[in-house]
Amino acid sequence: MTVLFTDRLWKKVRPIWKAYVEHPFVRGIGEGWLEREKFKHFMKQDYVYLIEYSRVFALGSAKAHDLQTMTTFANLLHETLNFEMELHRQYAKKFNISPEELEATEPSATTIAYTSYMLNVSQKGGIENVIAAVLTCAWSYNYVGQALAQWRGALEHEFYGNWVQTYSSEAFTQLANDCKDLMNEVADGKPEHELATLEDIVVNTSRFEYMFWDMAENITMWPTDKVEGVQQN
Ligand SMILES: Cc1ncc(CO)c(N)n1
Repeated sequence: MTVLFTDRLWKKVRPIWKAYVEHPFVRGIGEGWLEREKFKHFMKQDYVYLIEYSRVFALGSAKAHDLQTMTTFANLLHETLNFEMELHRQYAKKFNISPEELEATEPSATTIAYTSYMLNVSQKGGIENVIAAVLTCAWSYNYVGQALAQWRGALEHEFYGNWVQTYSSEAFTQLANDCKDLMNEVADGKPEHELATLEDIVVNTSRFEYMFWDMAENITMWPTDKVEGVQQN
């Protein structure tokens, strides 16, 4: 029996992804005690993250070799802009942040680093790089959402319940599965050195996801913000 490429990737990233669910920020969502200020920073940063992430899906459509792949990427783009980002717009409303203000969020160092990395590997490579760049995002959020959905009261929490519901939903699971299917399809028959390159992209994006949880937990923008005399935005 042939081993799926995503099974190989899972073995590699499992320790990093398990650390997400143990991260204080994620545990705070799942157990419902996370400080709202931390979540507010996260939602604003995640919104501008998702704008750049959407561009990566658009690149996927542009680089696709067949109409089916082109359509899958167009659908992922549509769902991100209209379904996932609607969650952020709803939370922003609760924080009294307008959609315009949300969109105008200054990206943090981690947000810039992560989105620039995804856009760079996607632009310099073929469709396989685009798929590897987005795989961790969709798959790991679905993994975290499904893990938290098992926690007592997480889905029903009056504030964080919507977040857990969204990422554990059937609709989001479908998006994650679409990305996994694309990855397995494109990896099929590729030589080991090319698979190793794709694996590196998935490991690096997994590391960036951890940094993103950390950035949210610590409400950070730039490390220089704590340097005396340096002007903040
Ligand atoms: C940082 C980050 N990674 C992945 C997702 C899932 O789309 C998200 N919303 N934010």
